[in-house]
Parts: sequence; C-alpha cells; structure tokens
Amino acid sequence: MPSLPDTDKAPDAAEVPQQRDSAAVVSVRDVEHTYGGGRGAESVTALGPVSLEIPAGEFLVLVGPSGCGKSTLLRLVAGFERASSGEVEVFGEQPEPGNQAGIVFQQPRLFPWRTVGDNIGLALRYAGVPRAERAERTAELLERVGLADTSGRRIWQISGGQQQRVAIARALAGGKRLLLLDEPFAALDALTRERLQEDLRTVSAETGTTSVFVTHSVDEAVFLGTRTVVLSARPGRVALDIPIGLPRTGTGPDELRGLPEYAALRAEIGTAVRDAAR
Ligand SMILES: Nc1ncnc2c1ncn2[C@@H]1O[C@H](COP(=O)(O)OP(=O)(O)OP(=O)(O)O)[C@@H](O)[C@H]1O
Repeated sequence: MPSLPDTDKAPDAAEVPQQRDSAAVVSVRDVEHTYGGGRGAESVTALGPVSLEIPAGEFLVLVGPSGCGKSTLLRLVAGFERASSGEVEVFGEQPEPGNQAGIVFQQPRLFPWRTVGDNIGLALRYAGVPRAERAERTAELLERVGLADTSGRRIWQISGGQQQRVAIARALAGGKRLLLLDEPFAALDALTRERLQEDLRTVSAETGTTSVFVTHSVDEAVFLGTRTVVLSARPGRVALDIPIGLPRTGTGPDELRGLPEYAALRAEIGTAVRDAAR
C-alpha cells in the first residue's frame, strides 16, 4: 500500500499517474482484438479499441449485444488470449491463465465423480494451502456459498444451481484477488438465478474481491455491480461507463429493486444496450 504523504503538499505531477496505475487491478489500454485471418480464413475484429481501469474492490459488470466482444475482453483479462494491439495488465503484469484470477464459466466444469469437498480441496491444494488447513477452509468456503451440508456429495448428485455455487467456491478457494465470471447464471432457472445473485452480492460485499462479470441481463448488471460498462455492437467499444451507487449491504433484494435509483439505472443502461444493438 502506498505510504501517505507526511505533508499536505500536492504530490509531484509525475507521481500521480504512477499511483493511479498501481491502484488499478486491471488496466486495459487501447486494446483491439481480431480473431483468425490466417491461411485465407476471414478475420473477425471482435473488440476495440477499448480502454478501462478497474480499481481494487470494484464489481464491474459488462453488458452489450450478443457478439459484441464481452467474453473476448474477459478472456484477454484472464490471459487466454493476447490482444492484437494495445495492452492488458492485471496487478501490473501481463495476465497468464490461472495466475492472477479465479474464473467462473457458464458451465461449472467440475470433476463430476468427485465429491463437492474434493473439488474444493483440489483447488486449495493447487493454491498451496497446506493439507492440514484444507478441511477447515473447505467448510468455510462451502458455508460462504450456502452449501454447508454438501461436502460429501458427488457433483452429479447435486443440482445445477448447487454446482454453480461449488464453482464459485472453487474460484474463491484459489485465494485470488480478482474474480472473472462469464455469464455464470445464464443456464439456471429464474429462481435459482435470483438466489445466486443475492448470495454473490453478499459474498462480494463481504470479501471485497475485485470482479468482472459478463451478462446479457440489465437487471443483473444493476443488482450486482458497483459499475456497469455497456459495449457497443462488434467491434465492442465502451458505449456507457456508469457507477452503480446503490447500497452494498443492509438492503434486501426487494427493497433494493424498489428504489427509484434502481429503476433509473435500469432504464439508462437498458436504453444504452438497445442503442448499442442498433
Ligand atoms: N475463437 C474465435 N475465433 C473466431 N471468432 C471468434 C472467436 N471467439 C469469438 N469470436 C467472434 O468474436 C466476436 C465477439 O465474440 P464474444 O464471444 O467475445 O462476444 P460476446 O459479446 O461475449 O457474445 P455473447 O453475448 O453472444 O456471448 C463474435 O463475432 C464471435 O463470433
């Protein structure tokens, strides 16, 4: 953490950008991404140019029309793809898969024949947590995602919603300070999805983990995010970048959704998404 200045004098101009950079968990600078184009294949410019700074503790939700490059941006931040041009940094480094971020996909991608506890235990092992601490950490993580009693059950014996909870617990088990979530609730029924949204909102407020969450749902963006970025149609560019200044704790989901600010944000973001799709 940068030390506080011992005088109230303004810092040197040269210091200011450096401090801002080091505070950003994710820096995306003038990034464009094009797929394909080799051996006569048609190339697709999916994204950009896009610039975004994501500070610590932010829950940023990316929305936009289908095919606008939301997943591409997430994959660049995860290190699965290298940007065709521009720069992506995570914690000041070039991202590498599995190094800086925990990732949750639309499908949970768990080991189906293993137990819930084993799936979490493996992630803890990969994260370097000593064997003696793993059982306690597993219990804590499962408690956190509302699965306290399922540790001994096999993945194929639990519901899709429960599997997605395990996937979130597994991502948290890695102990990463950045979580990347690509439409994690899209395949779930409406009720399960609402419950998971509420729980993820609580977990995020409790842990303060910086998160980037991709969705098609404007309501999900307003409900979950501290900030929403709307991307325009392909190649995706930032069409709207708006803070969500709603209370993070102490307000129930119905109360939150009943706030006039909630409705106003939904309307503004909804309009931006519709305009982006034109
Ligand atoms: N591996 C790839 N090779 C070629 N083109 C790709 C590849 N991955 C994505 N694309 C194309 O890049 C564009 C952006 O895709 P991307 O998946 O990032 O969009 P998205 O906004 O996440 O879409 P959706 O909301 O439908 O999931 C699309 O036109 C897609 O077809």
